[in-house]
Amino acid sequence: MTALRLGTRRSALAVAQSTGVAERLRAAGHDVELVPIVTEGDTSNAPLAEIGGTGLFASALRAALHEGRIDLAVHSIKDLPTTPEEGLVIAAVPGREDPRDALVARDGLTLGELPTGARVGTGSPRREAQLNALGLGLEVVGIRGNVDTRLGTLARGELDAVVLARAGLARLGRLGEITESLDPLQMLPAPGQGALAVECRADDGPTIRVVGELDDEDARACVTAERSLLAALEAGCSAPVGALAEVVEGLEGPELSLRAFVGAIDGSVDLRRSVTGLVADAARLGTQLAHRLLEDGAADLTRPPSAADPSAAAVAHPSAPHVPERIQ
Ligand SMILES: NCc1[nH]cc(CCC(=O)O)c1CC(=O)O
Repeated sequence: MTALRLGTRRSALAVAQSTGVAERLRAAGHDVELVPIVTEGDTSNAPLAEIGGTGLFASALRAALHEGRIDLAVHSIKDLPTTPEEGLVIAAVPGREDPRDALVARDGLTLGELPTGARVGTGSPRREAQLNALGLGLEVVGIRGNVDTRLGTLARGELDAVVLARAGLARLGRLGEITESLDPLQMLPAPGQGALAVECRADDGPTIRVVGELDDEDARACVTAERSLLAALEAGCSAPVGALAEVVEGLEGPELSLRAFVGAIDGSVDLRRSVTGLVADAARLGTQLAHRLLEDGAADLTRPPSAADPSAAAVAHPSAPHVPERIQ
């Protein structure tokens, strides 16, 4: 059999992810060749929302798949839009890394030890909203770029701390720099964080079967729940939405527990809700939790004002003063 062509972006994180998947396929006896693909997300430092937002990293890989230049592509699921891509399938969601966010702070400090006014770097509205909701008086500073660039701002003394996905640091062998893995009670990760998607052409049965060997049932169920929540919220890519599903041992066997956060960037609204149910109902649980959040006001927080129905806007703020809310 000819080698499977695995398309990868050139960033250190993408190469680490792709290499990991290639190694697992080789260990199962398959021949795999890495094919470098350049995307606009890798070459521009403009804010993500400006250059196309979610899906930007995926689009060049997807074009290569559609054109038959490659047979499979590895994506960070959190960078994939929730709408399925016509003609392609996610043939595997491999075992997930620890999905938590991680703090890398100067002098080994934890979040609670950072002084008031400490400068914490993140480019993520979700992280910004949750940091602000903690009420620690931290100053959130927008940063972008790859993991190396973001850690560099700390090394150069421009910031006191940065928040990153633990999974990215794990894949780059930099877990040692973490000063605190953030508890999801404080910081819910992005839907899909820490999980990969291996995508193939829908009509390529042989590759789908080979890649399918890497699929992890629990990881797929958790990601399905988190992404169905995100889809049902109809949130834009820059919306402050966190979600984490876990398969836990319930009284009558395994259960899926799903927690979610929707908030205001400035921390003045902090909606947290959760649901548990059957693992087999993952998609439905996500939708159900999204509807509960929407009933409780999430639409105002996640949808860009232009998308809102103006007649709905009139009833969107029934009680005049903006009451800060904190629900655990
Ligand atoms: N937004 C970029 C991105 N996409 C995936 C990861 C890390 C790996 C993952 O979450 O699967 C990162 C870096 C980060 O958020 O710190």
